[in-house]
Parts: sequence; C-alpha cells; structure tokens
Amino acid sequence: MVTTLSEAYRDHPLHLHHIIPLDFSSLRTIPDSHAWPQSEDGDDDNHGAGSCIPIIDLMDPSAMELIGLACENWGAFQLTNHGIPLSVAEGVEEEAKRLFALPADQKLKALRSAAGATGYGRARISPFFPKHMWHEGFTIMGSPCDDAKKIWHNDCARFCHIMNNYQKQMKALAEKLTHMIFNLLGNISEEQKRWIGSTNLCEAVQLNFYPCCPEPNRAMGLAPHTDTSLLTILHQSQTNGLQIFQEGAGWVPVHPHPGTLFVHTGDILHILSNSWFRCALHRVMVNSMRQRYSAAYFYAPPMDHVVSPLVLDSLPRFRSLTVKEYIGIKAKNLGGALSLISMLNNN
Ligand SMILES: C=C1C[C@]23C[C@@]1(O)CC[C@H]2[C@@]12CCC[C@@](C)(C(=O)O1)[C@H]2[C@@H]3C(=O)O
Ligand SMILES: O=C(O)CCC(=O)C(=O)O
Ligand SMILES: [Fe+2]
Repeated sequence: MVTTLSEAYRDHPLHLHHIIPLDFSSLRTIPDSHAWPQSEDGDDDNHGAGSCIPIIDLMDPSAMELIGLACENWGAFQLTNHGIPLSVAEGVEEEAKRLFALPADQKLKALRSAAGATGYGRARISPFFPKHMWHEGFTIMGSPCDDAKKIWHNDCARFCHIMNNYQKQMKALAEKLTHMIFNLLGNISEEQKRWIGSTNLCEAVQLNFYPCCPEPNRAMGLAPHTDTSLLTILHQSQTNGLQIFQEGAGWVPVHPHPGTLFVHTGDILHILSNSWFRCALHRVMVNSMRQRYSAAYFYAPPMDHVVSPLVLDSLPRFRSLTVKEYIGIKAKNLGGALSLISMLNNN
C-alpha cells in the first residue's frame, strides 16, 4: 500500500491551539500571543540592499544554466514565460480571497483535525515558535472537495475546479523544472528519475492569507522556515512581505511582479544535490494597509522514494532515507532536520 502525504502527517498530531487561527477581523491591537520581539539590530527595515533574487525567462536558451546558478547562490528564483496563463493564478487568488473573507465560524467548519493535514488552520510549523503568526492557511492534498464541501456544501464546484486546474498546471511546470534540475545534477540514472511523471508523487497546495495588521513591526506573517519539498512554486498577490535570508545580505525582499512565479528549492533537493543547491530560509512580514495572499505548490518524490545525495564529487553529506522518514524527522525537529541526517558531524 502506498502511503499518501496526508497519512504521513497522521503520526504527528498537533494540539488544537496550534491549529485554530485567531479571528483577526476585528482586532485594533495585537494580543500578546501574537507579539514577536523586535530585532535588536534593527535589521528588519533596511536589509538586502543591492541584492536581487534572479528573474529567469524559461524560454531563454540559457534558462537551465541560470536556474543552476540561482539554486546554487539563492535556493530561489523568479520565473517568467513559464507558460501558465495569468488567469489561472488570478483565479486562485480570487478564490482564496472569497474563502478567507468568510466569517470565522464558516471557515472553522473545515478546520484541520489534530492528526489531519488538509483544511483550514495555522501553519504546521506553529508549535516550534513561542508566538503565533499573523496568518491563516488552507491546505489541499489531492481533491479539495471534501474540505470545500464542509464550507460551501454543494456550491463548491468553482473552488474545486480552479484548485484542481492550478494543481495540474503547477505539476506540469514542476516536472519541467525537475527535469532541468536533474540534468544539471549530472549523470542521474533513469531509475532515479522514473518517479517524475508518476501519479503517486507528493504534492500539496497551500493557500496563505496574511490579514492587515495594526502593528506590523511586532507581528510575523510566516516564521522563518525552509520548505520540505524538492521545489515549491509560489504565486503571490501584489503585496510585499516575502523575504529570503542570504548570508551577508540578511533578509532580502522578494518584490512581486505580475505574471511571475517564485520558485524555492526545498530540503529534498538540498539532500539530492549533496548541499550544492541551497534550501533558502524564508519568512513573510505583514502590512498595516494591505492584505497578502499566496498559493504555494509543493512538489516532492513519492513517500517511499529513497532520497540520497546523487552528486558525488565529494563524500555524501547526508544519509539515505525515504521521503516519508524525512517528513517525520522534519515534523519533530523543523530546522534541525537536515543536521540530524548529516553524515558530517557523526564521528
Ligand atoms: C506538504 C506540506 C508542506 C508544508 C506542510 C504540508 O503538509 C502542507 C503545508 C506546507 C506548509 C506551508 C507553510 C509553511 C510550512 C513550513 C508549513 O508549516 O506548512 C509548509 C510545510 C513544509 O514545507 O514542510
Ligand atoms: O506567502 C508566501 O509568500 C510564502 C508562503 C510559504 O513560504 C509557504 O507556503 O511555504
Ligand atoms: Fe515556505
């Protein structure tokens, strides 16, 4: 029996207070539970000056090499000419707005269960931080209909159609990018690549909503994390907030451009590339004037696929493990997961 992504999270239940979001709709100040300490060095306002995350045209004949450089230096890039019509991402944004604008009691009908992975709730990383985030999420794995029905009963067809189409289009783009990335990794066997077009790979869509915040400098939209995926493709609404951490430059803002998708390389690609490609630490800051929405598509090999460094010009830096095992280690250790499977400090 093939384990699904949802099933992999069943062994890692969360306490309900790490699932139920605050009702942000009528707040004039931020509660202590959501007030984050302000950084002492004041790095929060003037970071990343002069640094710029690469924008890559997928139709550029050198796109593959440029993607390699971006993965190596940033673990992220912005993508234009990616072939996904603007209307597809705009449709998802509209549906996300329609969903998150509902009264709290409606959204809570689709609340993620303690051992569940899909539906409405806080970010999964919530238990690892002492304060809560200024954020609401809706997670989709496979069909969005079961959760959407809990909210809209028989009127969920438009939501489901738009989300299914988004997943389908994102999957095709993720496949294309993964083939390019595997070419960059070198002489990878057909066996190692066979999963790429398959139907049982791990994929999920996460709709994120960051409401306007009365005291944005004291709040955190999404706390610093790396994505577990091989790669994540993100559509962001035209509101700043996403930042990538770059050694030497600090937190570098990712300014949204219409029609541009943002790609993060995740932990699994970091392992496969034997640390050649980064998995960028990123976070989301909030805004007093504008709400922010994003739709992230996470793409990874099937649960039982064994992940191990494929680029072996030096000793393997990580031990081999299945995707399922890595998800389990990450669910318990978040940022410590990669060092727990490192072979460098195990002497
Ligand atoms: C497939 C997944 C990646 C994710 C956990 C999830 O099961 C669904 C939500 C994803 C998300 C989105 C917000 C940030 C993040 C770290 C989280 O808490 O939930 C990611 C997870 C991840 O990359 O591990
Ligand atoms: O909202 C964003 O821009 C980033 C979301 C994100 O990092 C995630 O869903 O993993
Ligand atoms: Fe992320």
